[in-house]
Amino acid sequence: MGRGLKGLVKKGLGEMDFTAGGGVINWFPGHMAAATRAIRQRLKVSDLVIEVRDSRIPLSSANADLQPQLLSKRRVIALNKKDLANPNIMHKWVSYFDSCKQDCIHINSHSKSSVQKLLELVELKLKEAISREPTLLVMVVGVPNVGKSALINSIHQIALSRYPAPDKLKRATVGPLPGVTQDIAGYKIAHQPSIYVLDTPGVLVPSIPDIETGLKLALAGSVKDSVVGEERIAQYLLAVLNLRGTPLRPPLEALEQQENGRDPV
Ligand SMILES: Nc1nc2c(ncn2[C@@H]2O[C@H](COP(=O)(O)OP(=O)(O)OP(=O)(O)O)[C@@H](O)[C@H]2O)c(=O)[nH]1
Repeated sequence: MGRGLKGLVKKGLGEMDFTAGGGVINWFPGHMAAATRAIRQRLKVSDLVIEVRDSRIPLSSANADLQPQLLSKRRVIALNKKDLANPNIMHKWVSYFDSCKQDCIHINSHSKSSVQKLLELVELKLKEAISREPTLLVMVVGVPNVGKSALINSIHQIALSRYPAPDKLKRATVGPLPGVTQDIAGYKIAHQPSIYVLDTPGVLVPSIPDIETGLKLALAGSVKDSVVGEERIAQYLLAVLNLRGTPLRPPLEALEQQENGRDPV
């Protein structure tokens, strides 16, 4: 985000007295604490993590609390919803993650070919482990609404097309795993060795670090609008659109063309 927008947001939102504690949003639905604990346990036994983030907000859609643990794992960051992201900016994020020595790939979870490319990267990263281990676990993690279920569904479709019936794998249960009491549901995407992809619920951090991150997460649908406030979201969105010069209505010329019975060009 440009400096201008940062200033605008600060000016506009700084006066809003967002929280007494300096802008930190303290918000955490109870079920997420339990889910986060379960994810931490499962991360210990996973061989690779696909961390799904939103292509439009690749930093704000990271779960900061899980980052230390994720950093110590084989990880691929899947920047999802690339069809909604600005194509002129996407390559900059790839360069950014490259400079952090972090594998990342932009995907559209609804596109099988896009998800296929992600799986190729996953299998490449697992290459060394593949020769040693009989079973490998790949976990999909991410904040709410980034598209984990959509991704898992596409993975399932790809898995089904890889296996001839009746070896097609339905939703499989893997476990119990050490230290994990619940079974883990997942899909098998390969055998010899068996590779299972495991789904997890979307979890966020107990405290969203600042108002702007909260606003971005709300706009991306990862937190409820009411957490940050509808009015603030509208103001922020308008500030972003104004600053970028995004037209809120079609240019006059296009309207005139439509009136004359022609498609706007
Ligand atoms: N345009 C677009 N929409 C997507 C994509 N992936 C997911 N979606 C949509 O985003 C919304 C949320 O997707 P889900 O797969 O339910 O997200 P989730 O991460 O599983 O959400 P939680 O279960 O809340 O953690 C749905 O409306 C999906 O159709 C994508 O690549 N592009």
